[in-house]
Amino acid sequence: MSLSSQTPTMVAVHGAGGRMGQAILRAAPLQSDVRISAALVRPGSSLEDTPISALVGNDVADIDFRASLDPDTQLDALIDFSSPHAFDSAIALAVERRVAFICGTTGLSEQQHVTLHRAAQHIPVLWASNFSLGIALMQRFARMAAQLLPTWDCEIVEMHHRRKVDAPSGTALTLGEAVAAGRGVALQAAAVHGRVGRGSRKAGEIGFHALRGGDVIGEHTVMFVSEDERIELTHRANNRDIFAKGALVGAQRLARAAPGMYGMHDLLDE
Ligand SMILES: NC(=O)C1=CN([C@@H]2O[C@H](COP(=O)(O)OP(=O)(O)OC[C@H]3O[C@@H](n4cnc5c(N)ncnc54)[C@H](OP(=O)(O)O)[C@@H]3O)[C@@H](O)[C@H]2O)C=CC1
Ligand SMILES: O=C(O)C1=N[C@H](C(=O)O)C[C@H](O)C1
Repeated sequence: MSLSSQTPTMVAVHGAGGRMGQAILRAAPLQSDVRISAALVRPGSSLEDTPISALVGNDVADIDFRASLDPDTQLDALIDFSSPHAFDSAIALAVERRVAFICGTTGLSEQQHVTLHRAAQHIPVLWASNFSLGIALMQRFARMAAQLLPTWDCEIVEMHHRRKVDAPSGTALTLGEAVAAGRGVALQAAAVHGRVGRGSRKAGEIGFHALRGGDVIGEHTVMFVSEDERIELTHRANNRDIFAKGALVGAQRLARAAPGMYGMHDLLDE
């Protein structure tokens, strides 16, 4: 996922004060050809009008957190890692400024996914539940295993930090989509969330289980289980830099792309 271009890509970060926002502000100076031109926080946030260096250290862009985008700010791409409540205004801003929208926010509604596709008629849009290289590859492995092992039971287990709001994780659902695609079924028809009160397991179910605790960054396991053996595909994120780097590469790649809906595969396939 490396890339070099002539002029730097100017990027605004929406949700800049959060865990992922801070990871992006820290990762940007290490990424060639990217500049952070705006760091957007919730209106009323205590971070508003304070220098980003005060929160994330000195080696970052010399700008302040802002609650709105200055019309004169140079911009090629907007990266959003915020919340479903803040998503609508973020995508509206990207459409208004006619810049690429790179979004990692999970827990979006069906209507918000429709909004992403509508926006893609006007601007380049990349939404991914997980910006790591490992999960992009794991999707392919999960799809292949599901195709090769159609009768094996599939359960997806994820664990995250105690502050995560949505469950199951966006990544677990994406992995479930990969399994469902491998089996040629609709995820909605096969998905079972938890087992309380459900009785014995039915053939073809794709089970989801969410664990929350401490500061776990993100762990996902897709299990394929037969009477005699079990295959487990596991991914563990050791830090948030892997997501931040993926999003920044996405911003670089999409900044000069045609309008349309893009995915992680567009970052992997050179
Ligand atoms: N796709 C991927 O690879 C990844 C996706 N995620 C997803 O990204 C999202 C954010 O995760 P994380 O950083 O851990 O969460 P945080 O809660 O740490 O950060 C979210 C930030 O968004 C801010 N925010 C809320 N409303 C607005 C607004 N109107 N304008 C600007 N900022 C706003 C919050 O501010 P305040 O606290 O003041 O309300 C907060 O700082 C989640 O949906 C998570 O699941 C996370 C990691 C990787
Ligand atoms: O909220 C998080 O932290 C994460 N969210 C994403 C998800 O919902 O899948 C990606 C990653 O696992 C971290």
